Amino acid sequence: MKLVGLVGWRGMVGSVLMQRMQDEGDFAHIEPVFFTTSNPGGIAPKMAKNETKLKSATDIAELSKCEIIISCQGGDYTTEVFPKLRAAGWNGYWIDAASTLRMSDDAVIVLDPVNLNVIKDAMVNGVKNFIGGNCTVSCMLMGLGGLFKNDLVDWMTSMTYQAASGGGAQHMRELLTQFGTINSAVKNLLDDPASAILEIDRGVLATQHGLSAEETKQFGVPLAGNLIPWIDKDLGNGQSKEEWKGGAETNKILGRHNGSNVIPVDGLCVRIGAMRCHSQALTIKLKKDVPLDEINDIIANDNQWVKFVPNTREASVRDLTPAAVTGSLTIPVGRVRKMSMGPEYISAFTVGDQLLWGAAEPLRRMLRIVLDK
Ligand SMILES: NC(=O)C1=CN([C@@H]2O[C@H](COP(=O)(O)OP(=O)(O)OC[C@H]3O[C@@H](n4cnc5c(N)ncnc54)[C@H](OP(=O)(O)O)[C@@H]3O)[C@@H](O)[C@H]2O)C=CC1
Ligand SMILES: N[C@@H](CC(=O)OP(=O)(O)O)C(=O)O
Repeated sequence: MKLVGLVGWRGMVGSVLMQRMQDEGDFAHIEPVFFTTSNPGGIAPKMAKNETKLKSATDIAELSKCEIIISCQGGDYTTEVFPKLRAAGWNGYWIDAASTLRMSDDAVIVLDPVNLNVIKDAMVNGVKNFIGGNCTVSCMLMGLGGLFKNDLVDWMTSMTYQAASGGGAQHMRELLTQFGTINSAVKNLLDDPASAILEIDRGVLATQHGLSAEETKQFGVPLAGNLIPWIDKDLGNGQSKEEWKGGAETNKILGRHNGSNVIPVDGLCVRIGAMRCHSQALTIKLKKDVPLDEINDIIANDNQWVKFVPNTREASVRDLTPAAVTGSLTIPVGRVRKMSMGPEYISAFTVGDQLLWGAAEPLRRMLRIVLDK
């Protein structure tokens, strides 16, 4: 059995990955070795077999014994350890959730229901670095992949509604703390059916403006009852790094990043007060006028996880929400209709659990692809 090193297994993404690996019986096919940056010598989790102690995640010699390493530890860890491992002559498979290596020429962004051909070609050509994509991009392509595979997309805009979890566990906690503080501030008024709504509203606003530095440490401003129209770094050209990833990573996943066949994908990325599902409203300019029924079929039949949601009020409010999707691998796509700009313009709305298809699941599936090769 192949020795598989697991780094970052107890973090938020890592925990979701461990759960999925257990659910799918992946541990039956590997000899896991658990690494840590904080607790070498500690007890490994129950999935450990022969190696029951945690090893240091910076011990290059120990890491080098593994044929495959999966890291959910973060970009700083990858930046520090990955070059040392390769410099030491390690030639194993590196499977990583962090964005650090995504755009490297010797790395493939993995999303096998969309780009298995790109992954397989790369493996034949000796590529050993397989990196999970940006969560927003992966969730979008899981939903709309069919239109890209049929070469129907001329360009696309993606307007996102991204959950707190995209920032990490502390961001999710901060959102809930803010909701609690705001609720407490107006609870007496809320409990009184005769109170004036505008008085409650004033109380909410005053509380949002008065949140302490501790209560806004992660997001910098209130997110509860609010939104934040900027995610990740400022690239200095008006675009955020999250928005740049939409175009760059989509094309790289599709194997289109090298030439004139790049599909323009751009939009505005917005943080909202959802917990762990990213949603996005898409405007797609098709290369030709395709009947709506055909478009619906192409989307619905692309992969087993897409759930086509009829464009009705009832189905949309029931199935196309973060609360409906959280914890599931299903990617609903709905609100598909022709727009008033012309017959080639369609709208769509999709939701995805950003810790599953957005982070852990593509890594888990890449492990199985390497094991099955
Ligand atoms: N958050 C997200 O939505 C997404 C994240 N990613 C990427 O995945 C990587 C990891 O992200 P994420 O899982 O959010 O990071 P976390 O902060 O949850 O975990 C990272 C590491 O922090 C250490 N740690 C310290 N204190 C704790 C604690 N109380 N509980 C658990 N772990 C703790 C652990 O390392 P140790 O055991 O060594 O101490 C853990 O492996 C990042 O590169 C990120 O870019 C990718 C897609 C989405
Ligand atoms: N940037 C994403 C989360 C994330 O981790 O993205 P990436 O894997 O591209 O760094 C968000 O904030 O929602």
